[in-house]
Amino acid sequence: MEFQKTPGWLDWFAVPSAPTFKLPAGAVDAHCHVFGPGAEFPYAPERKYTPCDASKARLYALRDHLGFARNVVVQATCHGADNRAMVDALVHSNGKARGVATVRRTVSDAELQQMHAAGVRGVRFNFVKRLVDFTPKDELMEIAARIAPLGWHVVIYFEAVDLPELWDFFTALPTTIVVDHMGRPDVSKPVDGPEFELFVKFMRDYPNVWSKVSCPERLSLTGPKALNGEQNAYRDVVPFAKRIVETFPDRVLWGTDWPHPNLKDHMPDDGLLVDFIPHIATTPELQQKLLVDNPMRLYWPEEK
Ligand SMILES: O=C(O)c1cc(C(=O)O)oc(=O)c1
Repeated sequence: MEFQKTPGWLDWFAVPSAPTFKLPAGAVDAHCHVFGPGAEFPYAPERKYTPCDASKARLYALRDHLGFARNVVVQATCHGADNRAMVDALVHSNGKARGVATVRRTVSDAELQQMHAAGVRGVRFNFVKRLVDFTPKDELMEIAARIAPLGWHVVIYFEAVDLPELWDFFTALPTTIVVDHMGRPDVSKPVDGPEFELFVKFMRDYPNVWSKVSCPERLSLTGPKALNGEQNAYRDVVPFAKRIVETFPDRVLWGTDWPHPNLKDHMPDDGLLVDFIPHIATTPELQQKLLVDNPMRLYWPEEK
């Protein structure tokens, strides 16, 4: 099948630099995606965007280039609840990738078991309106109850303004919860203002809540962009991510978000994105937890 990319689509950065920051041994890129290829794994009819292809081979080449040891491949919304591309990436990773799926309530127990065997360890619930149609909360709660006995967790993606209305649902979930991209704070607001304080309270009051401190390239309003050797990219995001890393050092994850779906302004150099990490995790101890110990505990607990 032939797919036409969404107009204005930005493809991933073809020649990422080698990072200056040396990742600790065993570092995990805990948030990245594969797209298709569409000819092999068609994009879902209900998708809100049509991406460029971004294959598992490209993802694993980037892993090696940047110095990561492993990946967590998160189901992208352009594939809906058809997890074949993501699962195919896992089963061809030599055990170096685990995954997060999207499922409907119609998923069978046998399908969940097959995904578990392939390396899936979580499901993703998405509340970002430009990415997905609404799924009723009772369906999501039913799914959460079904995946909990497998030891899986729930990944949630939402925007900061929506946290108050989603609070009761999130805090009723029976599993570990992992928030994508810090719940998308508006970084033009103060880091100690009411909106981000609510997110900090969410993590403080609920010890089962983790956060990915990823996607400065999405959240930044002032840049500078991670391009052309820039070592001080996305400065306005640093106070937010640094606060979460330092307050909850044992419940944070980091990922590239490659191939960076839906960026409109620029496509970052992934090597320079890695160079952002020591600005938010400023000591070797914090870096070890963020990049190795925490993702290993969540995704490869049998190896700890
Ligand atoms: O902000 C986004 O556009 C975005 C989209 C997706 C997806 O389509 O799955 O995943 C992400 O992590 C971020």
